[in-house]
Amino acid sequence: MTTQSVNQADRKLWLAAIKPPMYSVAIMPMVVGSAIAYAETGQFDSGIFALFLLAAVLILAWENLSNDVFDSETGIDVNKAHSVVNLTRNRRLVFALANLCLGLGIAGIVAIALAQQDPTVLAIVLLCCGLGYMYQGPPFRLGYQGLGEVLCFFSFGPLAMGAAYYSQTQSWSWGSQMAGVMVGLTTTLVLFCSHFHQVDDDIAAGKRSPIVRLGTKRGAALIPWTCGLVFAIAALGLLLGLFPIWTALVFGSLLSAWRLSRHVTRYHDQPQRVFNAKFFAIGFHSWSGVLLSLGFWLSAYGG
Ligand SMILES: C/C(=C\COP(=O)(O)OP(=O)(O)O)CCC[C@H](C)CCC[C@H](C)CCCC(C)C
Ligand SMILES: O=C(O)C1=CC(=O)c2ccccc2C1=O
Repeated sequence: MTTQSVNQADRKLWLAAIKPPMYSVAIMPMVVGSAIAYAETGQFDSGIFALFLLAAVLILAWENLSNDVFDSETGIDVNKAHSVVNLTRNRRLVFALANLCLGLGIAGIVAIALAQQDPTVLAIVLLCCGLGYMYQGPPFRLGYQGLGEVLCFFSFGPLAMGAAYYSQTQSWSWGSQMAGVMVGLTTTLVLFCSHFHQVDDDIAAGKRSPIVRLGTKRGAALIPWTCGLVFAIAALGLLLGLFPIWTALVFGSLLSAWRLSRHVTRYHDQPQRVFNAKFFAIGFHSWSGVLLSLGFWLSAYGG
């Protein structure tokens, strides 16, 4: 191998370890929640929005770095070349970096709480961090029991969306909670799809992921139904008048839902082909989130 191709391989591994596309799961509740706040109340504070966005990204960086640290203790990541711990061979450094990200992220949320003289957003974000810790940290490691999807749904769905909406309005709304259920489901699909290619390593490490429990075929069959549920909630929101008509734009993400369902249905039992299923799920998550936000923003201008 030439030095150039070694550098390229290293770059690829580092990109896979840092997982830039994954950060859309932290950004989306902020974008959708703030768009709904603006559409429903006309309020939008760009400073709070930017600070919350940065804090959410830092908190997700903590979650991912500490995931590599905790997984290095159970042995589940022995074959994962793109684990940051395996790449650096320095678990303490990665753990310190993770905690620095968490500290900075929480500091951002404390700044929001102080500016608003209201601890509500801080309390919700701390709860999300607690759920994030329980997913992977000792003694809980609830992800190993197949409970990660439940934690993921609440953290990135109703809780994160509630916090984002509240940070802009200091109030709650049914519309934002309904959208929170949609974003929670699409984010949970990302986590669910990340397990298909890891069944052997998960079984060896004693991790009973939903795919280990259900099998890849039954797991794959759930995906179109979950996508369908997301669109059914959108239709209900429109029917109930909680979502303005422009939010029908979200049906433009049907194509990405279809591509995700087709990919996993075809390749569920072929690890070397299904390994990228979570990026198909990120596609659906991003398209549905962006189109839903656009619908809310447009409704604020177009009525
Ligand atoms: C780290 C996560 C998944 C990776 O899991 P796994 O170990 O299977 O992956 P590898 O194969 O790559 O090792 C995500 C876990 C999500 C968790 C259940 C909930 C996290 C909550 C966040 C910390 C909260 C963010 C709040 C913010 C948006 C306000
Ligand atoms: O690395 C992963 O597989 C994931 C990382 C991550 O931060 C995340 C967040 C929310 C849902 C799923 C996932 C992952 O799958």
